Amino acid sequence: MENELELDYREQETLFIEVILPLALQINYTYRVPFELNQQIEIGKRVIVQFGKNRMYTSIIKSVHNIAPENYTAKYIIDVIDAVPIVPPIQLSFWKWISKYYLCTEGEVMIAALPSAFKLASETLVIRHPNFQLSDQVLSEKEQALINALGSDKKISIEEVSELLGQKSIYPVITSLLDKQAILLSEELHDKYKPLLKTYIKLEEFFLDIKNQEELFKQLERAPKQLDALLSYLHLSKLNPFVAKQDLLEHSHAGDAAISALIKKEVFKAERRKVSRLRANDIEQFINFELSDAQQKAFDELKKGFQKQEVQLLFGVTASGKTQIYIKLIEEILAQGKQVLFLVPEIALTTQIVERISLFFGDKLGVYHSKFNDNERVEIWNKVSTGEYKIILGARSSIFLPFTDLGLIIVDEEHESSFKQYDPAPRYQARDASIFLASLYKSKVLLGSATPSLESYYNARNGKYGMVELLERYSGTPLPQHQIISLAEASQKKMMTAFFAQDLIDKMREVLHKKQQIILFQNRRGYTTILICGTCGFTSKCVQCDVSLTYHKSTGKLHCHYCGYHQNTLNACPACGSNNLLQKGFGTERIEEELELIFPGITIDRLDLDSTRTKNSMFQIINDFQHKKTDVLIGTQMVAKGLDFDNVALIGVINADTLMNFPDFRAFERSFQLLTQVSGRAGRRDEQGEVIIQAYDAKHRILKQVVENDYEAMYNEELAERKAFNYPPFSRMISIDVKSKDQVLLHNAAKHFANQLKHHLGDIVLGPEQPLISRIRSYYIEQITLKVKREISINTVKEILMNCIKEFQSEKAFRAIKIQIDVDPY
Ligand SMILES: Nc1ncnc2c1ncn2[C@@H]1O[C@H](COP(=O)(O)OP(=O)(O)OP(=O)(O)O)[C@@H](O)[C@H]1O
Ligand SMILES: [Zn+2]
Repeated sequence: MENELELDYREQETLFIEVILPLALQINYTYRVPFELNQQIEIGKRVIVQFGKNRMYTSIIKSVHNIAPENYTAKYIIDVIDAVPIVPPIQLSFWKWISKYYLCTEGEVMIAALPSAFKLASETLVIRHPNFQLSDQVLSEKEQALINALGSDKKISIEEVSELLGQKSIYPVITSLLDKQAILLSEELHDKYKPLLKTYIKLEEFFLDIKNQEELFKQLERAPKQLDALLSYLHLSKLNPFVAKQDLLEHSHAGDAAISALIKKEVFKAERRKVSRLRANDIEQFINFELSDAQQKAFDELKKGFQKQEVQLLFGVTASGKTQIYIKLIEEILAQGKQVLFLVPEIALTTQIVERISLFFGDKLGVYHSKFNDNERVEIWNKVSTGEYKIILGARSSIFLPFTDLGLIIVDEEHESSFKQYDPAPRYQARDASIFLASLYKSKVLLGSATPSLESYYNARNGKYGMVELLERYSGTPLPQHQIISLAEASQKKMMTAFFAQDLIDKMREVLHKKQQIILFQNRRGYTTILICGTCGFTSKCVQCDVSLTYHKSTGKLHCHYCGYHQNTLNACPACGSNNLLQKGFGTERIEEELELIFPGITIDRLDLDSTRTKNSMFQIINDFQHKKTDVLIGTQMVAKGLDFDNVALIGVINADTLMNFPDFRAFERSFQLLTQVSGRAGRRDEQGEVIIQAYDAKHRILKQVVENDYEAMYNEELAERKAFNYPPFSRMISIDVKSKDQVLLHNAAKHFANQLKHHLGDIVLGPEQPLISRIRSYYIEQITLKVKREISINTVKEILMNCIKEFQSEKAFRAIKIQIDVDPY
């Protein structure tokens, strides 16, 4: 530990503290502590400091010492906010590691790690909480003054508040008012996410008694609608005593008024509850389950493995029941009194897995989601830190929570690319970082997937991780059968209707006839991909990015998928005036439209970024599909992510070529993973499912490997390629984006910088090159890549890189050039 002093500082001792500010600063600053605050100083607490001319920031105490800084006079801190540290020492070490490994500042890590309420600064705006009643709470004099100053709807910055009240140290007051829910930070006002609540009806206890029920029937003889409501309730409540009011209305002729009357008479009780997708008998199955023999064997092997190695890979085919194994493991860790972090891809958080885990563990479980508002995030933070929450289920940023005693980290769907944060810094990979985090807490890591990332499998093969395989589905049903359809052949034989080969249409008809469900996968959203002029070849591009615009029928506009820019669609080519505009490529929206023409009357839903933009719509779409209100679900890769439906008989992949042709060294690995995962949504219960993949390149080896479910073959061929071209895991990559709005300046700067790097690092430096998309949000981009062989010390390379950047940025001509580093950029 850097802190060599005793905790109990003497009152007259001269203390200095090094703090982390929520800014991208290259160094940490040192402040002096006024004597009267000496006793309150502790690493991990927040203090208020002045930085720059007049700005105040909340910062975190990183270390305490007696040495004055050499080249500046330390300012005094203004106040200490916390009574106890909010960031534990282990997390501070973790921040430091992240900043070193991913080449960013500790301030940037702090910004990613802490909820906004912990990062108050002069410019933070506060507002009175709309629900706050003065009579609710006892307020101190200062608090009262602040509330008065805020009035009913004024937004005031913290700086203005402190001017108003004529005192510098306003932060403790703000913090206390936040705790009392008397004020809000104004950014929270656009309330981000609320669980969907629905009204449920339940019979009052008294009428569960048959005698009382008979009496009630008599009473209701003259109120036929109420009687109808009651009878329908009794029928519907066989599965679950809570019946959704909506269902009751749909299944009876009672109407709203009759139900209200029964509530008034205290026959029914109405309750607003979180909507559950599960039926009562499913719930039963989730709570009281036993592991199958194969699962039990995997579970035992994992436990044995953990005695030897900290990291274990659970390689279990789709629908093998990995979730059940996680649950049993979590139980054991909780029994040891330790905490568990359960990492899932962002998108999975709104789906079934949360429901299942929370059913099992109840209020020991906290869910941490970027869509939650700040109040909720603070609440979770505090409950993790007191140990009230034993399990945290969350997306990547939950690795920063203040765990007290972490025993196990589970990374579900460990191959998912959403564990990586691409922008802004810290550009970290939560799966990789969690392995370091586990070493700090001396805890275990379980990586789970049906299609492991090449790196993880490589590490398992080389003995760095342990590995346990689970090769059968829980239901015992074999994995789905695949059929590949050559689009080239089908078009030649004129066996296509719109985007569908005749075989796929026939199969769909058969499945629909049997009242089973279908998922169609197309990895592009929108209507057409691009609009191209058939006369001069013009395509319309985004004004800020080097990207073609996508036509969306729902808005009637052309959209940029990178920056959100949109414009009206074109009737004529702006370059040559021709009306001969052609549509090239196609997205989910277009497929939906064509499918409606082929199968009129069926119910179709779409699961993609566009259809799930509004609150809770994703929940609704998945819910409807699960309850068989939808026949066909069309989606982008969202449909591949861990969803568990029981009636899906057929998966159709509309066009596999776009996946495999993606210009990236991981394209084949990703295609294999995505196609296997999508396929895995079929036939998860009693009946074997079927998968039809349409592709022009129908003989592609990846398709063959998907069909044969041959991960091993994919792995061996990919690994050989990676070795031949020196890609990870045989090398480490660092990618450096050089950016400017001035294209000519950028070009010179990037060349200059690359030469400078080559001078120090030689031929591990590649580029500069134009990336696939060479302009985003008006910034031109050139890319330099470092490919560092495993034998070379990556730390030395990083050090040299940082020195080169310093040197480069000290040159006047290049001041305005932005440099962005991404370590392990995949
Ligand atoms: N031991 C068990 N008892 C009862 N039901 C089980 C058991 N194991 C698995 N199941 C059920 O089998 C289905 C598949 O399990 P689960 O969703 O955990 O698979 P998975 O391995 O996570 O698959 P994927 O990788 O495709 O997401 C689920 O509906 C689950 O409830
Ligand atoms: Zn754009």
